[in-house]
Amino acid sequence: MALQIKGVSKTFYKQDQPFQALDNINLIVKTGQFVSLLGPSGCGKSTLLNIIAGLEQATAGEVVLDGKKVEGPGPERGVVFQEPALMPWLNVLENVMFALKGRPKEEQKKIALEHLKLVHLSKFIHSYPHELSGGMRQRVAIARALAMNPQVLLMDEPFGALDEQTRMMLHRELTYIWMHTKKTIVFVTHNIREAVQLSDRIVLMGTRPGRIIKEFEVNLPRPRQGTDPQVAELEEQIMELLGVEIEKVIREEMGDDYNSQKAALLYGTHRDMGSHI
Ligand SMILES: Nc1ncnc2c1ncn2[C@@H]1O[C@H](COP(=O)(O)OP(=O)(O)OP(=O)(O)O)[C@@H](O)[C@H]1O
Repeated sequence: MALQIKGVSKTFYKQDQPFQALDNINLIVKTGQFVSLLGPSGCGKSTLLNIIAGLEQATAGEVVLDGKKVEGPGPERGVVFQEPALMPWLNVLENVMFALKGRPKEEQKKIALEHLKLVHLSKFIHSYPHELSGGMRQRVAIARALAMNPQVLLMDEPFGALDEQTRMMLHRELTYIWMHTKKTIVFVTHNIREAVQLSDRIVLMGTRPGRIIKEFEVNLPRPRQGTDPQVAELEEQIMELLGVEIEKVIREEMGDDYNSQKAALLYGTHRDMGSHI
């Protein structure tokens, strides 16, 4: 069984004008697979993730999980966003227990403690969100999503707001969690390195309209190092393919000021396509 995205399209209306954010997306994510949706700003990654989460409705097509059509949000699909959205008046343990409301208190506590151990936060269960670093807060959000035992974990740029060191540490942590829990993960990112470090499979998306350009299987051993020539080669391949899409976005945003030499200086040397370009 699997997560199936069948012919999904999405049209938004901007100032009464139709705008096609997604065009006929077809994708099958196998159970236990780690799949990244990678692409430049505005290619519809978040829209697709929200449709899978049931937070947004497709204009055409459908999402089917283990044979059941997605009609709205559900506990079998846990979501982690860029902002962890913890409740500031609850401590770490209570934040995770809150997600399990309705079950006996002892059971809530047992499950919450198990998952906080998984994200290595056992020592901080009595801390409040403001006492934690950004990376720790995001680990609480991951523990909270996993505590509900979803079949699929949907992650929308969960490490996008964190510094590079913390992000790298959380890559290792997420790889460990994924290997340990064997969850299916759909992970949105615009960072090529992040996608290559984490995924079994990378789905490259392009803009205008949002669509799948190409897929890559990543059969490299974990943990992956940026210095590994195979990792670097794959990053390079992806960068080349996406160059055209990135130029398209820059050209649209800069209009007549666009100059490809200047753009190469500004955007050509790193692997993060930035949320703001
Ligand atoms: N509710 C909405 N109403 C109108 N347009 C929308 C809405 N949500 C998204 N869009 C548009 O759809 C397009 C895709 O947006 P989306 O946020 O899915 O892209 P993305 O690839 O996740 O980008 P980013 O990396 O910048 O978050 C954008 O042009 C966006 O402006």
